[in-house]
Amino acid sequence: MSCRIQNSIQNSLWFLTSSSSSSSYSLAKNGVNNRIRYFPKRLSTSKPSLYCTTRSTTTDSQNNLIGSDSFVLTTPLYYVNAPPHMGSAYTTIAADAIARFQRLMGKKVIFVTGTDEHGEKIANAAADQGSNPKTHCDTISQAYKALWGNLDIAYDKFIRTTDVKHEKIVKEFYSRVLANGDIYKADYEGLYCVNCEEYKDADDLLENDCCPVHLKPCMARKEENYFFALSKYQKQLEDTLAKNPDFVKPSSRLNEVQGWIKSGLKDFSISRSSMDWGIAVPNDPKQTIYVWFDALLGYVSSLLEDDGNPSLQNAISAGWPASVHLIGKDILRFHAVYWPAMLMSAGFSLPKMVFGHGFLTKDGMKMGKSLGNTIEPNELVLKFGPDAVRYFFLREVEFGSDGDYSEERFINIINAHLANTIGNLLNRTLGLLKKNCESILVVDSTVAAKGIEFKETVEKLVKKASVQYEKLALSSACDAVLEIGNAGNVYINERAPWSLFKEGGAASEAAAKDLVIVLEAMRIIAVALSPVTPRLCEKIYTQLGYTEDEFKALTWTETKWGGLKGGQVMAPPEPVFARIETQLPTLDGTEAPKKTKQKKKDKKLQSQNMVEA
Ligand SMILES: Nc1ncnc2c1ncn2[C@@H]1O[C@H](COP(=O)(O)OP(=O)(O)OP(=O)(O)O)[C@@H](O)[C@H]1O
Repeated sequence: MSCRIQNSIQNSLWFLTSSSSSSSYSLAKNGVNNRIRYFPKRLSTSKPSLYCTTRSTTTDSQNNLIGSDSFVLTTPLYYVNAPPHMGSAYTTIAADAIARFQRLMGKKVIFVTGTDEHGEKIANAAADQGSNPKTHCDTISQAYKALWGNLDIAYDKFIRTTDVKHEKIVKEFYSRVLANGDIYKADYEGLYCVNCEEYKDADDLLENDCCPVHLKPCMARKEENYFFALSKYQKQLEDTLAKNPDFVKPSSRLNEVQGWIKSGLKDFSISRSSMDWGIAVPNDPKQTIYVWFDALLGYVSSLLEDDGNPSLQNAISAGWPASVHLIGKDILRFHAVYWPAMLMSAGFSLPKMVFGHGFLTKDGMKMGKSLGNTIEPNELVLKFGPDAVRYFFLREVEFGSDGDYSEERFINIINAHLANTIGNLLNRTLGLLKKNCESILVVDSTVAAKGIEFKETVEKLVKKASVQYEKLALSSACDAVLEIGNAGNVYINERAPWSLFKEGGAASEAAAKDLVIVLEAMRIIAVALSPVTPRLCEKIYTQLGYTEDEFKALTWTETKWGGLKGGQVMAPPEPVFARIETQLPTLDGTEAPKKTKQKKKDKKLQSQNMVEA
């Protein structure tokens, strides 16, 4: 298994020059071998007076410090135990599409991503690589940034939990929770999964105390730790979820969270005495802060300006609370139970929504770094381009459910939707316009579409797309936009402008209007699909005679019918999306073209284009 991870690291870092030096940190060994059930035993309590300066947090008294035109969206801060894989990319692509949509809606978006760099799992990963944790974190964190570049991820903030400003925020937050009387010292005994960085309930484990996610045995541990009084917030959490069911989405995940809370919340350990790769507990340097208590605060520290004073109040004022935490369902408990309770204790507002999406799976198992059963996203981008990767995963995996990857399906979907339905429609329409109208629109698109039903269809579909984007139903949003392309193909095939042009006179004038109508629909597709496939949409837009700057300045209002004007000159037609040609190796080792159903469909399209020409 470790060999597989090692390979995966090497594969994923082929584009980086990694520098590693030998380890200079220590990891205290734990000699507890017996199977022991979890129980925190209170040794001492500290109850200093509450000094919170903000209002206490309930759903009714949300201390919203930012205006309604703001939208703060976060991905998980990814563990740097290994380079990113398609699962990490999935959440980030989804977040990027949502952020781009909200920007189009005129929101002031802060899109936060980053890396979680402390804890035993990272220290172990660095040691396995013969590296020290800092060097290891620098290398892997850079691999995340490089992948986000390759996937056209336009984040606003990238936080690393080893950043100095983050450490300051964590310590201040810890002191605030301590001052509220919610931290105490106690003995801890339990079974620990290093890969989850979590003590596990023995009842939740597989045979031989194996973690059900990582399939590795948990280790028995006994430590004196600091605890967070989670149980104190049971009622407040129950009330918050009851009053605000949108706090956890989709609703199946809300049920799960309500079930956990109902079964009784136990205080949890928020420090480690056996691990020095972490942030020291204020006033007790022998202990480091538990990696989850530390990492969740990255959502707050990321909001700080680079040159400002790194105080909690400054971070909160810069954008808290988050509008949406986008996460995989594996880390739901941390985000929907621990994190809100921590915020309640510190007196800060809760995020408005935690959305827990499903897993990309391989052979039914969650694809993950620890299991090493991952797909390499850089390779997919290299082979198929960022738009294809973004579109496939957002369109194919219903947001919230699990989904499997198959290359054949990938190629079929991308060729059918992006190359044929959208790319080919644009290309053939511009070809006809060039041949018959010297690439100039004869009339405004509003005039051309008077009394035409197709215009209403487009308007309905674009409205549907915006509703689906708002609901984070990204697959349905893609479908709505694709439907515009399908309707456009039906319209042009029924109208057959290539024949009308041959008739001349009024028929020819009608044909020229038909082209304006279809191109206006293409313009609307370019705006509406731009959150998902930004490069393709920019190409479409520039083919329609606009500049790159005009594309960058677009807002969702430009999905309104009527953008294209008479006299506007279109660029010469050029394919905006190349079909993926698949090659299968033959027995003699040469490559042979693969025949798919899609290929036959494409042949049909080609002959259609010949008729039009
Ligand atoms: N298979 C997956 N499908 C969808 N999202 C995933 C998948 N794997 C990771 N993610 C995303 O990454 C987050 C977890 O980040 P983490 O860095 O722990 O990755 P991981 O690969 O799951 O690590 P590990 O295998 O070591 O547990 C998830 O909550 C989710 O946002």
